[in-house]
Amino acid sequence: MTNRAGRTGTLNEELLRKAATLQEALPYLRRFAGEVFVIKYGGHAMGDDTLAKAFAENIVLLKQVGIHPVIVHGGGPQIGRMLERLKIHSQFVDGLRVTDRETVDIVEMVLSGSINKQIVSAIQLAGGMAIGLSGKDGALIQARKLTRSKADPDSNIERILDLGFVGEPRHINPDIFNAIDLDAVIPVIAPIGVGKNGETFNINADSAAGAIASALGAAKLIMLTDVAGVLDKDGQLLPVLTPRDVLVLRGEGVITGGMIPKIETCLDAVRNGVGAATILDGRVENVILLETFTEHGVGTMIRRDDPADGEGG
Ligand SMILES: Nc1ncnc2c1ncn2[C@@H]1O[C@H](COP(=O)(O)OP(=O)(O)O)[C@@H](O)[C@H]1O
Ligand SMILES: CC(=O)N[C@@H](CCC(=O)OP(=O)(O)O)C(=O)O
Repeated sequence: MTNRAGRTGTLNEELLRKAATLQEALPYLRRFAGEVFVIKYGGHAMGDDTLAKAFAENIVLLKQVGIHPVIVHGGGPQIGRMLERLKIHSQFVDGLRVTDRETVDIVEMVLSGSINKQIVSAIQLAGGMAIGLSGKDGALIQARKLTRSKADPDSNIERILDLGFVGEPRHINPDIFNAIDLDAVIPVIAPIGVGKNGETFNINADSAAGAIASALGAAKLIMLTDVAGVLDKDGQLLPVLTPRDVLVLRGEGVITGGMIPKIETCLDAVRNGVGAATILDGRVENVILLETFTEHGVGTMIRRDDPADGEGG
């Protein structure tokens, strides 16, 4: 007998596995229909054209099964390359780019200009309807200047570090989401904030995604990056982390650089009522589908201290 897949014999193992996968997905399809997922698409996860296409197709699939994906994107490496071409040097403090006036213009151009529109185009090509926004549009991401303090290693005195035009979300204005039809549209948001006097702020994309997830009461905050998740000192994946675990890992110097704002954001999000926050490897094709529709998920899930109340899906 030849089945419709053109194979002879009884249904082969591959087809049976596919059926089992679809069956496994069913409870999640029911559970997440109508829910908002905020997906942070990091600059390192953007990779090549094949990955970008798979990302867009995953997002459109989520939409087609009734989930409302909201994309917040980064673009750190792309900003870095543009600054290099322009011979502008930038340095980082705790994973945040110190941003002077000249740099903030480049950041805005790269994020709201080229990267935002590339993602919009990829989603359109995959059959979705995407609208590109910056945090300035509809005053979506209202921001204030972010300051950091660091203890001087010699004197142990706390010193305030000026990061320039680096902002933190002060308020997410949901008006724009009410003005667009979220049932039809997939918003793609660049992490640019607007200050009280109309100033432009460079916001870490993780923080922007977390604030938007909290404001929308998202069921999931998914962070796509370029590692399997949070790794321990031996490079092994840590599947679940609580605030206590994070404190220990930071103290041991295991969590550094760009992972710091990512983890802090995930912790804030689950404390603010987001169902689950996960850090995933965006270099793996279909990782969003694996995380959403399989029993064990992938990557690292961040949850609140009490094991009874932080668990997501
Ligand atoms: N404990 C850790 N586990 C995994 N990655 C870590 C850890 N500590 C620091 N990192 C670094 O964090 C990076 C991810 O942050 P970042 O470069 O800002 O990514 P993105 O551009 O996706 O936001 C990893 O590539 C890795 O170099
Ligand atoms: C303040 C700050 O650091 N802003 C980031 C914004 C982009 C970003 O966060 O991109 P990734 O998610 O790809 O790292 C920057 O200038 O690189």
